[in-house]
Amino acid sequence: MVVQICTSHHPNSKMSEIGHQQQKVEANILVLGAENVGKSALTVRFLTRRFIGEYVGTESIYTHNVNVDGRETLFSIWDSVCPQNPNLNNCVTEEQLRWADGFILVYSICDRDSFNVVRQQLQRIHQMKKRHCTVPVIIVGNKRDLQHRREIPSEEGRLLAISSDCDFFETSAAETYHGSLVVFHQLLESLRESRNSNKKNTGIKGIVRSMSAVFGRRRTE
Ligand SMILES: Nc1nc2c(ncn2[C@@H]2O[C@H](COP(=O)(O)OP(=O)(O)OP(=O)(O)O)[C@@H](O)[C@H]2O)c(=O)[nH]1
Repeated sequence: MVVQICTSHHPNSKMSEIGHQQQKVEANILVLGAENVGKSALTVRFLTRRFIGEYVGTESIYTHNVNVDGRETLFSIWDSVCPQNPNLNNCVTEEQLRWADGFILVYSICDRDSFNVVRQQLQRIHQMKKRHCTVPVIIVGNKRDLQHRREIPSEEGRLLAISSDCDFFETSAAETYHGSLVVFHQLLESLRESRNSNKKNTGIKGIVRSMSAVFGRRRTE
């Protein structure tokens, strides 16, 4: 396993050929969310299987080579830092949006404000990403071990995810490794699906498909 902090951002990643048969999968994943929700804890859990109680609150990009379902996969994970007063214009930067192939939006189940930050970040992602591209997003309610301090019912998180066409998980980075593993692997799976469907929708076939969608719809109006 390679875990390393990069000093520069990766260029836009996609898929690269290794040999004739297998493709190496590359995934740029941006971890977003308010301060103190466990973004670093979740990321470091996935990378090292460990929970380290305190993290330096700096922005980092980690690279992680791992075999997933028999395919070599290079994760680049950008553990972001939320601005002090997040608003729709600064909660996700254009650089981040350009860089990322997929997003993990983390809130703490004990912090209503952090849930509102996730809403804003979600809105910003949907606003900025091109409409014809499907971008995988996972919403994560972290700190599930702190049930007695819960402010966001699971249903509310799930509802936000359903209404935004995202996946949803609740985790406790403090308690288990498995939760973080499932989150990152699910995002990878969604990324593969969205790349396949984006590929199908480009080129001449995509144009024909879009035109028939438009004209088909008109005929029924
Ligand atoms: N009880 C509990 N505490 C957690 C969990 N995840 C993280 N923490 C704690 O929450 C605090 C913040 O965790 P971080 O991972 O630094 O959160 P962050 O979102 O990266 O914070 P910033 O770097 O400030 O943006 C730390 O004290 C962690 O030990 C969890 O699942 N349960």
